[in-house]
Amino acid sequence: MGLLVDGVWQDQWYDTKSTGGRFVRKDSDFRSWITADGSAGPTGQDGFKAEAGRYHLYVSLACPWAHRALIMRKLKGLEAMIGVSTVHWRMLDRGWTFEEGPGVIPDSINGADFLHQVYTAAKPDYTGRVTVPVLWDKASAAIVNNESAEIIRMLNSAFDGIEATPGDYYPEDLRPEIHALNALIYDTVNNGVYKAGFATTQHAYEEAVRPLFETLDTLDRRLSSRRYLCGERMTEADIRLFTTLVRFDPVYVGHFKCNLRRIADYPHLSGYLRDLYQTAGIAETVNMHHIKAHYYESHKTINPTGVVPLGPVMDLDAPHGREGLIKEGASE
Ligand SMILES: N[C@@H](CCC(=O)N[C@@H](CS)C(=O)NCC(=O)O)C(=O)O
Repeated sequence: MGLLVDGVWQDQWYDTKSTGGRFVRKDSDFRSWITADGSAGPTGQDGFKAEAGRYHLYVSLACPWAHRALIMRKLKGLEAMIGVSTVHWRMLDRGWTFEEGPGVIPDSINGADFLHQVYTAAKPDYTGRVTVPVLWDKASAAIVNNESAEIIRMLNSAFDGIEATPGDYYPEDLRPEIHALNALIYDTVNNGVYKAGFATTQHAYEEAVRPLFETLDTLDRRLSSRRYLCGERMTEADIRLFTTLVRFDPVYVGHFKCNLRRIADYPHLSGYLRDLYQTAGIAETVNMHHIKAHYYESHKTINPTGVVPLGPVMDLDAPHGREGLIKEGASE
């Protein structure tokens, strides 16, 4: 674990001393957009035109943020248009690497051994964290964007005019609801598990865990009458929640101490997790080996031995029984 300072790699764990033991996530740095016509998007100065074969995604199969991008790429049928490189699951003093291993796809674009070399290829004096996902533009040798929330939104629609699979996961009429869900779920669940796991004081830990389970309780009730978070249509809010839920019982319960309840204990959230997992294309994006081995082998401050637990036994292919919930629920 480390970061780049003026383009030079430095090995450093997250600093929580100055924030009362709290893990505070930094904003992503590259914030431009791919758009249908190449006009600038909502953030960043440059617009990048949607073209088949022009872009490349750097991901980790372990990472819930990168996983969002992989799912959207799959659902929108963009595999042939946007290539992928997959880092090794173990992230230690050199950060993400392309060391050989099952499921690792080397960097065919920049020939990097370490992901930080991709960042310095785009910006030689870059200062900041070296995170996945990274959306790379081969035409200008630039990083378009390294913020998953924005990457999935551009993949949702930018390629629609050049034969992406139809499907809108950010429909206009549901946007206010999607924004509200995203805000709550990002803070208390997606990032909440990290705040709990990386906390270095009891107070900071409890401050993250309580709201996390309050939100899960609320979502479980909500999903008792709705197939998806916004009703009968799957949206980006579901994709964003899914990548945390699928890691919850195998990793966050034990490794991050998010153990008041398991997803398996929630009647509706557990069925919802299986329903999303069984949605065409999604299971292929889930690699449990990368997921478990990454967290347990990489975070030596939390798990110094690097021993990876064998359990839990999970059957994500078991029937979910949610087909009947096709009409929007009347109330929570
Ligand atoms: N806000 C970013 C967060 C990405 C992120 O933090 N990715 C993690 C992996 S799960 C990472 O690469 N961490 C490396 C580091 O922080 O040095 C996003 O959603 O894209």
